[in-house]
Amino acid sequence: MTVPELIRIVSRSSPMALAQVERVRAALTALHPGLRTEVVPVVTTGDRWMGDLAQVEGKGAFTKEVDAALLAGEADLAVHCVKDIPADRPLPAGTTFAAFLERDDIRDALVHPGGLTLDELPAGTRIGTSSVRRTAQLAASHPHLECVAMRGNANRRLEKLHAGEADALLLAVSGLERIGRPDVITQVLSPEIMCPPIGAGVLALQCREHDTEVVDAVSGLGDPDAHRETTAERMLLHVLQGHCNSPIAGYARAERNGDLSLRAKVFTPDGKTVLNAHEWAGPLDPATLGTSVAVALLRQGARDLIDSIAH
Ligand SMILES: NCc1[nH]cc(CCC(=O)O)c1CC(=O)O
Repeated sequence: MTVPELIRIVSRSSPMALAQVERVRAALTALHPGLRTEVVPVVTTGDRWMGDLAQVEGKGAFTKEVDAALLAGEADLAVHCVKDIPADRPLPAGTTFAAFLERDDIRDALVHPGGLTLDELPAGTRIGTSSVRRTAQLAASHPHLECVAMRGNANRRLEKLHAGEADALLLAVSGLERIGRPDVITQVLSPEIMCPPIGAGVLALQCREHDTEVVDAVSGLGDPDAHRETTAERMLLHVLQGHCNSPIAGYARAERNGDLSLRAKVFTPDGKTVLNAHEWAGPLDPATLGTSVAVALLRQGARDLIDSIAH
């Protein structure tokens, strides 16, 4: 294998995204000691726009400009949160996933400056989140709490919380760890209470398809379990034709005995209807498991729930 001299890494420029890039740079340098890396930060539509994502062509709002830089040859490697990569359409033509990194915590966390847990929050507490997935599940489990729209990267949301725009936040544990703020977590929510999004906690390394030098150089960072779990989850989302504003949650888990399970839920925005499916792969490959669970949800009426949300 010929290792390139330099790999230019493109990413969003939020603190979380830059921390992710530093992790990839460190891992690449450990794997190939002579290799140099450079960071190419870009600002995406999703970073600029603070309104409803559905209004700015929500699909790919956090990935479009990053993928464009990769395809234009301004960078050789893109680092994405899998959670932010659309699954209802193929990856941009000419690009491919070279690796999925070992998975971080998939759970969401409550951030409440007063230190209360979700069950202790008084009626009317304002939870800052614009996520349909979080809003629907909270409406089902804690209907006395109020969700208020809040967007922006995790650091910005913490600032908005302290400025009084909300009383508490729901954020991904992995994201808070990446920005070095796990200290603000008051409660980690189990997946039963707050089912995570597809691709939670997984970073994807994306390359130009024919750039075999770079693909080969970075593929050694891939984690087999993250690959199987992500493949099952993204196929589920693909078959459901879920979009960035979909009330869909789910996660696959590679068990120690080698079997793979996939659980997924589809909600109405008010959380009053919850479709639920859980299957084991057994002899099925991860993508077929994803298809099977998606079909189980479609049989329960998932199409209407997903299509009723503007996108
Ligand atoms: N939508 C922003 C985003 N994209 C990925 C993560 C978390 C990290 C991950 O799951 O990889 C976050 C922040 C959040 O939801 O709190």
